[in-house]
Amino acid sequence: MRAAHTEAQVRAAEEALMAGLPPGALMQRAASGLAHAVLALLDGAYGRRVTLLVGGGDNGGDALFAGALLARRGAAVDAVLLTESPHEAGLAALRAAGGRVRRGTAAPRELPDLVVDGIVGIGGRPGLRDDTVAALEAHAPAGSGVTVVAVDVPSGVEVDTGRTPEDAHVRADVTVTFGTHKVAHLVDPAARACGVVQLVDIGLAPHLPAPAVEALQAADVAALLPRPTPASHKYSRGVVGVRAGSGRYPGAGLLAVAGAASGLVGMVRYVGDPTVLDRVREAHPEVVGVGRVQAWTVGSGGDNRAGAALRAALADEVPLVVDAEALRHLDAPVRREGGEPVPAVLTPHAGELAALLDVERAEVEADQLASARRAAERYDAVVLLKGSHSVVAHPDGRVRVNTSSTPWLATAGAGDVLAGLIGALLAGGLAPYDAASVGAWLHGAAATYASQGGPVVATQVAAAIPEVVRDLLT
Ligand SMILES: NC(=O)C1=CN([C@@H]2O[C@H](COP(=O)(O)OP(=O)(O)OC[C@H]3O[C@@H](n4cnc5c(N)ncnc54)[C@H](OP(=O)(O)O)[C@@H]3O)[C@@H](O)[C@H]2O)[C@@H](O)CC1
Ligand SMILES: Nc1ncnc2c1ncn2[C@@H]1O[C@H](COP(=O)(O)OP(=O)(O)O)[C@@H](O)[C@H]1O
Ligand SMILES: [K+]
Repeated sequence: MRAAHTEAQVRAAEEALMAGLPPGALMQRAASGLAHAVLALLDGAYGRRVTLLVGGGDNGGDALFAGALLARRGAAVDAVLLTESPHEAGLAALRAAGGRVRRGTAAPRELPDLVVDGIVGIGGRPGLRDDTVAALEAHAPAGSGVTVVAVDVPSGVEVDTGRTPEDAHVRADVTVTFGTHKVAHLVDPAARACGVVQLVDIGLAPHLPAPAVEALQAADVAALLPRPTPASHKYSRGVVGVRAGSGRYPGAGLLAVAGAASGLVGMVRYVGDPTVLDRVREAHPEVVGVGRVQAWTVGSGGDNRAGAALRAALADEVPLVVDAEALRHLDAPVRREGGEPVPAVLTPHAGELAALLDVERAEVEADQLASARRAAERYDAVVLLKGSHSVVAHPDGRVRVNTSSTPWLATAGAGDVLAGLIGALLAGGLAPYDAASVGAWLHGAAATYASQGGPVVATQVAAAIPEVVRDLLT
């Protein structure tokens, strides 16, 4: 599991760890990890040019000590001070190692190979001052190819929410972070500003509480997957029912079935438009019609009958996935007719979540973590906000973020496949929170596998799911 913590959680853990260490020890660990990451990126130090952008806190201290180490190895290191009060010991170390120090935002005669963003870390307020933006543009102009390495977090993003409320923030190629991931490393749009995130172990782990946000890794998914035993039969493995597709969107029914029919349950039933049923049977001869199910997927590619399909699914005493058109017919909180709670996963994209919350789409896109949490609480259901780092929020406040995907997955019908897949995982016995986060992981991994760095369509994503599961289990 990849764990991400908040600023307050990190500071409390740091205090506990520091109590047993000499002063400055943690910064030395952080700086050494940072310097080694830079050495690996530059493939050495001698003859390489590195510029440090240095703010007034410990984030600047990390950059200065790392710069000292790089200068001792033979790199030409320049520090640009963006503060009146830089970390004193760090500055002295850099000077003693032969590093140069200057102020101001003037462009250098020659661009460096790499810029280290030590402007602010977890203590930073969102946004950057104008002089800082100017210094950044002078040393790493957009499109120049200068590698940007953020220390701990890209300066200017909001660390605990993943928001980027000010347009001015660093866009890093690599972020080197310490002790644990921060929320901004996982949650978009801040996560997109991090580039590749590298974690340096500074001994914080024993002092950290339960994470604020987590991201499943392959081993976690493998441990959660439903799998057959010698005693299994098709009914004991679970049966998923799909009520999706319509005369207008027959393909969505086929794709939801394709996601459900990836072999993770014993049987798939399709209930819906007769013309879609004929095409489903042609494409998936193993799919059957009306009967008992252990979970429903409802709404993908639905028409004006999606409300009736949702009510029919809710009337069954089983968990369900509510997608697309069916989301428009949901009341908050999600309940059966008698008022009983229902184990449910809602799978909106940003526009659909905006409608569920009665806000603008841009608001959801800007504040994905809080929006998903708010919807989960209001609807008393697990909410999966689809996007490049999909957010899975539990009504009790827990959140998982999915990082297995590829931008090639942004393709029509991909969401239908996901809805069917999560329905199958529910039918296989997973709790809604696990079904949603395991489903998102498998779906993203299947897209990555099918894509191999190139284009994919939703049909190929569904077809790749068994291959991904096989890789996980063997
Ligand atoms: N905790 C740990 O486990 C470890 C922490 N470590 C490191 O310490 C970092 C945290 O350091 P920190 O607490 O000194 O805060 P930091 O992020 O440098 O920022 C505060 C300074 O920035 C300023 N400032 C604020 N916003 C600004 C803005 N938008 N634009 C411009 N300036 C702004 C603010 O000054 P102010 O403006 O408030 O006067 C203040 O001077 C952490 O991220 C990691 O790198 C590692 O060494 C070891 C393990
Ligand atoms: N930039 C992106 N990177 C990775 N995955 C993405 C990106 N944009 C969208 N996705 C994924 O693609 C799928 C799109 O689903 P959705 O918007 O419902 O499309 P459709 O309704 O056409 O099926 C979701 O699983 C979403 O998480
Ligand atoms: K930084």
